[in-house]
Amino acid sequence: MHDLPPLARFGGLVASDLRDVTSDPAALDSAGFWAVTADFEGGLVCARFGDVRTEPVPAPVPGAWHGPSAGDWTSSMDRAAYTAGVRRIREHIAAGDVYQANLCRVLTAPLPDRAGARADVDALTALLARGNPAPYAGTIRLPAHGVEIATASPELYLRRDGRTVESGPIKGTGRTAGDLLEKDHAENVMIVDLVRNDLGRVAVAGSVTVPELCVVEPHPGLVHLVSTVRAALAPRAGWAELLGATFPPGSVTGAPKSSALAIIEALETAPRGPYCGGIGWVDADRGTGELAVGIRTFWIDRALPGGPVLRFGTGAGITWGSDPEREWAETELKASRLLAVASGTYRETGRTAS
Ligand SMILES: C=C(O[C@@H]1C=C(C(=O)O)C=C[C@H]1O)C(=O)O
Repeated sequence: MHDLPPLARFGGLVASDLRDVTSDPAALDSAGFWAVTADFEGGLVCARFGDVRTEPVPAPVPGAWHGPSAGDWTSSMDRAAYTAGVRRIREHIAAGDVYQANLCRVLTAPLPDRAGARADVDALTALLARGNPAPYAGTIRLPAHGVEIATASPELYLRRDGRTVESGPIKGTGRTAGDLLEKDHAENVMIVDLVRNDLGRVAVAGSVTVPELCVVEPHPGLVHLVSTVRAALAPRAGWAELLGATFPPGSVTGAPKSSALAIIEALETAPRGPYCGGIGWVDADRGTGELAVGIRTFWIDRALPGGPVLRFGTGAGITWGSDPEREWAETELKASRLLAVASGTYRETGRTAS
């Protein structure tokens, strides 16, 4: 609903009282508390809020969120198109163009009549907080700026504390730890190398370290391999340089990044938007900030003549060792529980009702 007040929520923080909105990343090194969303395609919205409080995510209000029906989701690529894309990426790998590329699809469903006009991503965040808790969960609600996002991201893109910067690339997904193959470790290490290189471009020489490599982390309904890359930011570098050196995040592009981006552009049929971008907050007064990789993320698009839609992206890292059907199944696994929460068919029993 367009008259819902601007709001941002990140874990236990809630921000209100919108002051400024800018697309200039240098603002993040000025003053104040900023909510930040960077589209995969490069659009940046930084919103400064005057009031920031610690407040747990409120309990869902029954009836506050009317999601799409479970059967109404359509995918930008169906199974045949997706598996063909995986085969095409393997050809690129054989040709030496790339050694990993992340292939993604965007799911879309109309928001129900009337309820769509009133849809509030913060009400969805309340459901996600119960149905799919995530370390980088958040809401950014700025309808007048075309930003209505609810994320349940498990993945750290950038954390900054003064001059220390960290990234937490995820690569390797299974239902259980027993599903993880050697291939998942290889995938993770490729991306860790890429992130080391990206951070190295704006880091004090020799300061880039990997304190954790391929740690198995449980998340709702699945496990991931997670690594940590840490660096000391060079004295000349701020948020603008950091984003310039590292965006889009390596885990959702591939390696080498420039070749992976060209392949993604050729194969994917829908813009990723906030999905696979960066979503989070920056406290410019304290020199701190935390941006998630915008995966496991819903957003409302009101720009279509047919009425508002809810979108959600899902994808997987493709390497030479990829089996097309397995990669499709991985994208289904990443989406199923979250779609059930958004459609109201997820029950606390851990099962979906349909
Ligand atoms: C693209 C997604 O996930 C990315 C791909 C992963 C993988 O291939 O294992 C894991 C986490 C993300 O970096 C997604 O969740 O949509």
